[in-house]
Amino acid sequence: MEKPGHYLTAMRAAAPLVQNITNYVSMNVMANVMLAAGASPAMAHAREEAAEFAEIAQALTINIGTPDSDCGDAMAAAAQATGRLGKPWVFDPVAAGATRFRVTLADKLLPLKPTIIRGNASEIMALAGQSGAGRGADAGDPVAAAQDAARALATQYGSVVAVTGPVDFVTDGTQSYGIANGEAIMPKVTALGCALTGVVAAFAVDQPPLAATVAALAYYGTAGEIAAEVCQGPGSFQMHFLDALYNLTPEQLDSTAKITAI
Ligand SMILES: Nc1ncnc2c1ncn2[C@@H]1O[C@H](COP(=O)(O)OP(=O)(O)O)[C@@H](O)[C@H]1O
Ligand SMILES: Cc1ncsc1CCOP(=O)(O)O
Ligand SMILES: [Mg+2]
Repeated sequence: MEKPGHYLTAMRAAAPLVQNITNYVSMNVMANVMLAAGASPAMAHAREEAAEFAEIAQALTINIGTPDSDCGDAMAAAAQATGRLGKPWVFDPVAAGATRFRVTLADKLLPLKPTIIRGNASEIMALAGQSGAGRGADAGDPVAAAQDAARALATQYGSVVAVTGPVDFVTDGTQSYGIANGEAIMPKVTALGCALTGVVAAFAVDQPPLAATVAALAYYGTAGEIAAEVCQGPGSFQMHFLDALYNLTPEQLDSTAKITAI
């Protein structure tokens, strides 16, 4: 695995077009975050065009935060097209397990083998069939409680699984890493997890998924640390966070990243 700055440089050089089928809460936040990072986001979720759009995008994210039946069909079609073309797709299982509809939807998408799954601890536990203390989109469980679930999902679906929280955990079922970057204020701004999923997808274009995910998390957490130093609360954090994502250099990232093999 190269240092994280290597993957940030590669992502910015590629400025990849990433298709996002995401929830209505996240659309604007996610697009702004991805643009600040250096990617090119496009929200395209209509059943009539999702699979066709997947042919031109370099990566795809699928997020079940505000699902409906039409959107579920679009998600499956786009994931199939992306997988068939050998491009990466990232699954964000927002509030997985909260309702029967979300369980059914996740059961339909997981066999399509996401390249990467990124969620909080409660969501990853729910995907693996474990009951946790999640409250809707918010985590109620510590990252450590989801490590076994993450390894099991990674092995079952051939995915890299990222569990985010105070110290992120990333595994491909064999190798695992902890990333200790980030700030406690980050979950106080809605959709920063969803937006991270988009950044992970951008990093994964033409790169090994495990290394790309680890680098993306270190980058995101570092930007959070820089923004938290100068913000007054969640509102100004969001503004400073966009600036930090935009201004962070690969050299800075290499010196701030707190990545540990587990
Ligand atoms: N308590 C915390 N301390 C530091 N970083 C955190 C904390 N909670 C979440 N983060 C960071 O916030 C980002 C979003 O993760 P998370 O809040 O787990 O996602 P979600 O919004 O999907 O629940 C990640 O970069 C994660 O590392
Ligand atoms: C609040 C909310 N409700 C449905 S989706 C959503 C956004 C969740 O965003 P995140 O998982 O990044 O906190
Ligand atoms: Mg989330």
